[in-house]
Amino acid sequence: MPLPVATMSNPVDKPILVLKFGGTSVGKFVQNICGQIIPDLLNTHRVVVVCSARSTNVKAKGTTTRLVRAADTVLGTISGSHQQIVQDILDDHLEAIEENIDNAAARDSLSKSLTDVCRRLRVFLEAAEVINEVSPKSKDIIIGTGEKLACEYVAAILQDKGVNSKYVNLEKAIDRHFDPGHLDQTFYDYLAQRFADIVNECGDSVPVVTGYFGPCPGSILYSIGRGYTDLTAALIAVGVGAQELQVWKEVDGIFTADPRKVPSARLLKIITPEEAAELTYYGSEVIHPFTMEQVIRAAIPIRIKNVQNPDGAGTVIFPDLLSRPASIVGSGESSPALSTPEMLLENGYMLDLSRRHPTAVTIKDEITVLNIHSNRKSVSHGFFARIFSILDKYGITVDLISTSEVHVSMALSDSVVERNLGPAIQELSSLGAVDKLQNMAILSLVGKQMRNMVGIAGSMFQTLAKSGVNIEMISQGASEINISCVIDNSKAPIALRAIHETLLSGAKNNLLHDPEILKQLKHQRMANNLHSTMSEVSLTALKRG
Ligand SMILES: Nc1ncnc2c1ncn2[C@@H]1O[C@H](COP(=O)(O)OP(=O)(O)O)[C@@H](O)[C@H]1O
Ligand SMILES: N[C@@H](CC(=O)OP(=O)(O)O)C(=O)O
Repeated sequence: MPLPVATMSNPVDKPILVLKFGGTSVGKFVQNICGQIIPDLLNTHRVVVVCSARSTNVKAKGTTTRLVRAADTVLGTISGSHQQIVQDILDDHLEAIEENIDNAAARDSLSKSLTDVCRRLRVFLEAAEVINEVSPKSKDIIIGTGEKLACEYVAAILQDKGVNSKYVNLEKAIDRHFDPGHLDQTFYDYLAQRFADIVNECGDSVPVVTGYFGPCPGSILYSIGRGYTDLTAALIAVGVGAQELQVWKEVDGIFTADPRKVPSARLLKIITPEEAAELTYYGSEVIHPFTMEQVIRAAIPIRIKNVQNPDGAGTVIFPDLLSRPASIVGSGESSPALSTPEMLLENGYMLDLSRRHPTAVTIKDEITVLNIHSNRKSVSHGFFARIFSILDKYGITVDLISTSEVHVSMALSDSVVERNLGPAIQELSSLGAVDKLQNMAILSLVGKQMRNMVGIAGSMFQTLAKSGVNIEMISQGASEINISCVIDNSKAPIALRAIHETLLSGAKNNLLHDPEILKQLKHQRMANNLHSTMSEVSLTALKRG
């Protein structure tokens, strides 16, 4: 049987959309992606597809997580066989190929190719075992296999459905040396240009690009972290000057709370990049926080969409140009009229993008709290300096901190490896008494210019008190868009629902019904009209003159 013939190609003269598909979407909804979403968009746009490694259930059980485990078994830090893990990953992909590709020759060729990718990974893992070493670079290479398998698979399914497509592997994209200690904007600008050059070579085929972009200086896993595919897609969007970056997921967009935990959560039509980043940092992993800065610099909107509901408008993370210095706004061609004054007001934003009510609430589980009570053998500034140098030594990052002169409370996330925490606590004990509380959660209320919402902290803590939720630690101030507190993990669901019910109910968020604000809008419009009329008058006068 001959290989499938493509009848649909990527138009070269249409506006560009960069489409990023998350691991669970590729794992569960590849038919929607390749049979409906991409072919439909090709009627109106040139598309670039970026995929993450497959997850057939949840991300925590997906290919990348399994590859991280394979790397850990090499050093014996966890039990298990890396050879078995790779075999399981391959079996999953082979099964998916059988299910999703009609053409027998295409199935056969792809199965052989993916088997070979896994064979090479096995050899790599065996070699790492012999030398008993998995460097950060080796770990990058191991996890990168997930995106290679997923993208070759998606490109083949598209081709099977008659879409001219090309698998693009970015693992060797970086061809210059960068100092790992200084991954600044120059590095990201370079990547955007490199990725665009590679993608542009695809001509009228749809590029299916690996979200993994090779061993990046300082390691992709440690410098950028899980979820790096969003950043790759963002950089491609910047490099090719996309009209929009669409991040396709299993949810309709960003909600006022995780819709799996709070069924009454509302879909947000628009959200500022800062709020979206804050939600991600504090448990609502909708989009990688580094993504925002890159696309927003180029004035490209990000739209979160649902693979199961392609007609839904999703959530737009709009280029918050009003509050940014003009110097960082680039040349990307943004979608028209994303943030009209009416749209801002309707969604709870004032015209200067401040808010009167919070935007969303989020929970970060599996938190450990360390309380350190100084033994007063050093003055306060020395005390803090010693704490942070010990944390740095053991690679421990702090999610939240609250201090007095002789007391520090810190919330640490589950990314802190248990084996590092023990020795770190031992060293911290030389500074004073240390106690450790486990099974805690961080609850964060997020909203632009939250600091200015009078009484909001009071309402938040009163609501928690009424629901019988004890507060272990409070933090506000450092970030103007977040009030956070630490509570017991077991109380997280009650707390989340109570806060949502009290502080995020829909009606009061729509400022279009507020007569005072409408009056302000009218005045502003009149002033703008006057201003543009005056400009026209002076322009005409200038032309005449
Ligand atoms: N505020 C929120 N809005 C939307 N989704 C949220 C929010 N907080 C947490 N989530 C969760 O984030 C997940 C993101 O979507 P998913 O498609 O599973 O991710 P991925 O693209 O990484 O595979 C969803 O499972 C959803 O339950
Ligand atoms: N596969 C990687 C990168 C990624 O972006 O994942 P996702 O798009 O599924 O969040 C990870 O699991 O971290």
